[in-house]
Amino acid sequence: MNVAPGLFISFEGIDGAGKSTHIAALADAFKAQGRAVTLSREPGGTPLAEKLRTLILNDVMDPLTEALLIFAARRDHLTTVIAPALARGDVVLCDRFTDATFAYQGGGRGFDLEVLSKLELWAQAAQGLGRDFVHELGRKGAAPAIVQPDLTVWFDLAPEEAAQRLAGARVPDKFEIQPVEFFRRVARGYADRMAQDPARFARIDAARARENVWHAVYQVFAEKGWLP
Ligand SMILES: Nc1ncnc2c1ncn2[C@@H]1O[C@H](COP(=O)(O)OP(=O)(O)OP(=O)(O)O)[C@@H](O)[C@H]1O
Ligand SMILES: Cc1cn([C@H]2C[C@H](O)[C@@H](COP(=O)(O)O)O2)c(=O)[nH]c1=O
Repeated sequence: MNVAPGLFISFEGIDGAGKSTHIAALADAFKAQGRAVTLSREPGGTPLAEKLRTLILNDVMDPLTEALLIFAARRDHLTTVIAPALARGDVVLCDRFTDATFAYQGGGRGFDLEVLSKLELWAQAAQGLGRDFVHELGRKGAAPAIVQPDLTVWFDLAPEEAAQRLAGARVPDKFEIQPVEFFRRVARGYADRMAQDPARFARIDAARARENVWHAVYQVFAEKGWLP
């Protein structure tokens, strides 16, 4: 049995909010404590889910098709990467997870939140993820019916500033070309998700200089006793 239980941490925010900048540094900080780290992202994280990512980020499709592909990619990611890593006792650092679906598809696109909630129940059902994984979940308390991150770090940044940070940085995908108003709705989607489960979230004011954001992020992990 692993000494420390697995930790599942997701990072969220609108495009350009600064998540990726800090995830690699957190991975190093956990490794320095002797923890095994699994770094991943959504949509993606497995060969199948990365193929779906290419479709999701580039092809025009109706909102239900988009939601179904996102949750299909998530189930594959969960069964083949996340659950086995947590069962081994790894720290899983995931660039986006289901809150992004509620924020982008629910908030940004205005897709039916009840349908998303049903898909969440199906795709993230702990049942079927293996005995080792369920045992590992149980070490942290009563095993929940669905898998959710232990902590979600939300990088909150005004859409205008995020757009400025991304300007000219890379070829924009189908989401990144959306107008500022889309990202305002995405941000409201994140705020609504946080209001529904505040204990799971840490909101970071991402408008500050990089080192100040890093300090705030690190502080969250230190306060939980996960980093010194
Ligand atoms: N605090 C900061 N101040 C100014 N620029 C920043 C800050 N943090 C990150 N950046 C820059 O902003 C851009 C976007 O950062 P990053 O790629 O980390 O965002 P992201 O949230 O991962 O975006 P995406 O989800 O779209 O990949 C990068 O060019 C990065 O160097
Ligand atoms: C998980 C997830 C992601 N998206 C969107 C959000 C971003 O625009 C892209 C992913 O790009 P990144 O550079 O890796 O951040 O996909 C979404 O719309 N719904 C989701 O569930």
